[in-house]
Amino acid sequence: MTADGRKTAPGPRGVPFLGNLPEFGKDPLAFFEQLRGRGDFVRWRFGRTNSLFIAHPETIGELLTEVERTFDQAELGIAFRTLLGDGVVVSRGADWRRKRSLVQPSVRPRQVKSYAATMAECAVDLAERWNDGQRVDIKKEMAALTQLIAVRTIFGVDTAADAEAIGRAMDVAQKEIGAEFSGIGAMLPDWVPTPGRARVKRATAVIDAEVSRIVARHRDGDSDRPDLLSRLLAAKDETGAHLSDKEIRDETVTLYIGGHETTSSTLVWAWYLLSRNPRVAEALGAELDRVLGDRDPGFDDYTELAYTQAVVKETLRLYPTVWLITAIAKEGAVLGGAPVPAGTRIWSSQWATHRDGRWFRDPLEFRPERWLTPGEGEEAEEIPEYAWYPFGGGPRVCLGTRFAMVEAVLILAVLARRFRLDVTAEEILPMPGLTLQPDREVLATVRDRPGRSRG
Ligand code: HEM
Repeated sequence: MTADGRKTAPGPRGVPFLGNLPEFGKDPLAFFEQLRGRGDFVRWRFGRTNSLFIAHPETIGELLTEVERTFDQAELGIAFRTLLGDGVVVSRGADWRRKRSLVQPSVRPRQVKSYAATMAECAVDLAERWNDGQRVDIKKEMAALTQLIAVRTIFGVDTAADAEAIGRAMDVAQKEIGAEFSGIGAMLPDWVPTPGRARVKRATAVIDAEVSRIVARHRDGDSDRPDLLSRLLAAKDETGAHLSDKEIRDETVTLYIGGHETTSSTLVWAWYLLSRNPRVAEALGAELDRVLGDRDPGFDDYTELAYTQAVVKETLRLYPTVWLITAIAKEGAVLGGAPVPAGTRIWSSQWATHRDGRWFRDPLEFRPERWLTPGEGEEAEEIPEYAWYPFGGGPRVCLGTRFAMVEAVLILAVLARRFRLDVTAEEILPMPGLTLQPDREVLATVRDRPGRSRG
């Protein structure tokens, strides 16, 4: 117990030098669940770093709203920084504020509306290629679909060759970043050359060349194109200055990396959960039939698709693709009414808090209804603020929240209106890397929904 009454529980006993790192490294999700079982504030050691795990929504809210003031975001690894340059995710302080305010207008709801048509079109193209009885690898299909949408909405490229060149290089870089994030690479000093870091450098060089070609084409041509890059080219800071070519490159790559795998993994988990919960799949189909009838959805249907939105929210609760947020305490940091020594690393995990029975009734059940206004005679589930925070919160809340929600809802609406996907595997486990990914390919059989074989 601290002087101010905050109860801090001791974590599991660690080993010399490494602290609790071996248990954390072996299974971080189970480790955080174990810490949550010990209390809302738990001390542990990440190597030599004194760490504090927090599990209570109120404290998570305090942390998120204080980032950029009494807490600093933890530094991202070298592979990340090589690829993202000085983009908004990597920067801090005044530099971060400037960048965030320059990028934000390009992902406002009004702009997302203009990307929605591309999202739906790409999903319809995929639907046209699927047939009853076909076997598909959902992980591959969703990754290819969200990649195409990202390349088109961010860079505005229409040719398959351009989309493929960028996509391939991004895939290589993203894989290495994920490997470094979850592996021993995270512990190595920046100057240590590893084969993975060399691969990131090579992929980054390809991306740089592609992006600079695309930027030059945009500068020469029509400035009124409906893509994110055009909006960034038009953006001005408070002094009237435009973003430099290097800044444009860093922000477009950041938006791509921030948005691609997070959204595609969310969709894979949604299909997996729908396949295991036929009652929910049926309720989803019923909403799509009622709202859309025989047509494909557009942006204007988003608000009406309340159950589809709830399916996405509930998927993000059980499988939060960003599963960990960590920050470092600065002088004057306070959590739960008690001071936190400067340098302490704070850890919170969406995985642990989203599955806490104190905030969610039957926490392991996939029940989208918990997000809807209850019907007659049903009791509303009171979900505290920050008990669900898949997009973070506070000043650094995800810039792509609206983009991601609209994209996931439209893709599900296009595909689930026509098909059911029967996932073959009994149980698929989450693998925590940069995002929470299924631990293997997710094979499924496509089944036409009765009476809905073609749109
Ligand atoms: C389901 C999909 C997504 C999830 C779960 C997600 C989650 C998050 C989270 C948790 C953060 C805050 C991280 C922190 O505080 O440490 C974040 C930041 C960010 N996200 Fe997303 N995101 C998603 C989709 C997107 C999309 C589609 C875009 C771009 C179009 C995007 C762009 C960003 C950017 C630029 C930031 C950094 C904001 C800043 O540092 O000020 N995200 N995201």
